[in-house]
Amino acid sequence: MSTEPVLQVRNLRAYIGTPRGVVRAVDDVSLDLDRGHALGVVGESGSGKSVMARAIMGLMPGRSGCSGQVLFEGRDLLTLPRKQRAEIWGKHIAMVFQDPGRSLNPVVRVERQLTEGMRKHLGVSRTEAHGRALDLLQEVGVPDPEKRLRNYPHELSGGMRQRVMIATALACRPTLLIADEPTTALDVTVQRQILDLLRRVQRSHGMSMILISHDLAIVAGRTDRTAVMYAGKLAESGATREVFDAPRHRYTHALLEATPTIDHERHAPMRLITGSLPDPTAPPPGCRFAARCSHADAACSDPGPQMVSIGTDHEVACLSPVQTSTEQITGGELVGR
Ligand SMILES: Nc1ncnc2c1ncn2[C@@H]1O[C@H](COP(=O)(O)OP(=O)(O)OP(=O)(O)O)[C@@H](O)[C@H]1O
Repeated sequence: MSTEPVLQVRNLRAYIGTPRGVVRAVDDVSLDLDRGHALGVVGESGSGKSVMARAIMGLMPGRSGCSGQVLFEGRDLLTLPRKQRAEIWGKHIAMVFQDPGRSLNPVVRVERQLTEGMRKHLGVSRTEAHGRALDLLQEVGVPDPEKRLRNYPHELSGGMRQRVMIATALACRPTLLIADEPTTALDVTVQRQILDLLRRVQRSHGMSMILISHDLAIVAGRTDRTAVMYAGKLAESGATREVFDAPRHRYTHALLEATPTIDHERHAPMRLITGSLPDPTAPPPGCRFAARCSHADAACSDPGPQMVSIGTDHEVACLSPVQTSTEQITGGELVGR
């Protein structure tokens, strides 16, 4: 099996034309996702996470412009002919949204929603598709699957609909699953069950996954790597444990301090990040977090930081990164600065 990352995003820009100007929703983002790995994408509301997911899927609205590369198994989804892209979306890349209403058709029974993709993309018979649909519902924890197959979406609870949506996304055994705030509409207990289910199936299917959330607690423990977005740019990325245990970007650090659900002595007491995201139609030059950062100086805006390696499997775009305890003791130099 190839060791090349399953997804390589290179200098991705997604700009959206609006009456008040061009929103630079995603601005020069590069990242890799390895085969069989889960990547968490976190950041405040409005930081560009969903637009990035939509740009990767080729689901951007008409007036927006995307540039850069989105290499899925080596093929650039931004330039691939429409027919080939459609084949990849249905079969190899699937998406789970916050709201099952966006991907489940209210007037179509669960069985047809689950089997349509399999029959179209995998060419399986009606009987085989029925058997697979039963297995899938069982796998995602839907009780009495034979009965549920005959239901319409509105006859199921919110949690069950979300499970059916996950089963539908898994139906063609995709290589990559993109889950955008998949549990926001659900109560906390069901949220946890669905998130744990996603991580379990991601591992058991050997699938790659992008899990998007504004809540760091959701991606902690359920992803291998984490990328932190701020105002359309990546602030930091690395192994999830490292990003959470030793955040280096001032924004990541502040986000962790503002996240009460992560039980971490070092980050207590909880503090709010004052200020707000910059205007996305006219972002400041250099570091976009500078106006809210107590460590910022003139160099942060002129020309500002690039993503640099700051340790094994850890990158940060900050000119004044949080020091690790070893650096504080030895006065250690940062790699790449
Ligand atoms: N269809 C659209 N038209 C105009 N602007 C948009 C559109 N979709 C997103 N934006 C803008 O793009 C920027 C990034 O939005 P995006 O939805 O990606 O943020 P997010 O990090 O996913 O936030 P949330 O967690 O609230 O979904 C924001 O400034 C948003 O207002």
